[in-house]
Amino acid sequence: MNISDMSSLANFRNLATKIVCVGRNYKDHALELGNAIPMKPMLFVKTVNSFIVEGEPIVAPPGCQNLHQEVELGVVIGKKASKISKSNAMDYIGGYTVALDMTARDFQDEAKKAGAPWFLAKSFDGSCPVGGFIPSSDLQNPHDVELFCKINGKDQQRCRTDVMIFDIPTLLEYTTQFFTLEVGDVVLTGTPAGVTKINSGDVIEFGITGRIESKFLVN
Ligand SMILES: O=C(O)/C=C/C(=O)CC(=O)C(=O)O
Ligand SMILES: [Mg+2]
Repeated sequence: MNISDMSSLANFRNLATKIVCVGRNYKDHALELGNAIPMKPMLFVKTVNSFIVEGEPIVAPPGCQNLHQEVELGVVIGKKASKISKSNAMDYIGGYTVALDMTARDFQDEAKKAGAPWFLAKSFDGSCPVGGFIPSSDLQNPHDVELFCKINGKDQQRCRTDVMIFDIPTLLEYTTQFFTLEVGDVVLTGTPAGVTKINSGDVIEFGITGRIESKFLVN
């Protein structure tokens, strides 16, 4: 697929081979969970089975007692990227989305204590409710948008993307030194403060102010 084929890229969920997630990329979120500010990007991965779309419910994984929402700007890759540099990293972006990095916080706390991977906490089926697609040509500056997440109509997260610790070119340069990013892959750029426990029956609305918005129900 060619990067100019934007109509195909709107189906990024069907093209993606992985979702690369950045952790602790907003200072206020790192601090709210008692973590140090990272000196370099911290990465983990979700499988494509974690994608769900509007109309599908958010479901906690078996045994989870503390499911959290994390609203995040998603970068959708438009051109295969390996070992790219910051200077031309934006050329590899086909568009943007917004997603929830659903996190079984109790599983994650257990994993952190044991020094074990976060895979179970972060990549269970349905752990990435995802919204619409904005072609890169329609969003000149992804570092100048506001992310929001409302729970049952009340603001829970609201933050501009200009306060990311590592900006998007830095994240893409760093990531692609280790992993090839394929067309349709999504890089979730981390969440701002305001993560909280999600309960059965909650309605979660999230998006980019004035651009895209999605609504999901929690089972
Ligand atoms: O270190 C922790 O306790 C938790 C970190 C995260 O879940 C990281 C993220 O996914 C994020 O910052 O978006
Ligand atoms: Mg996250």
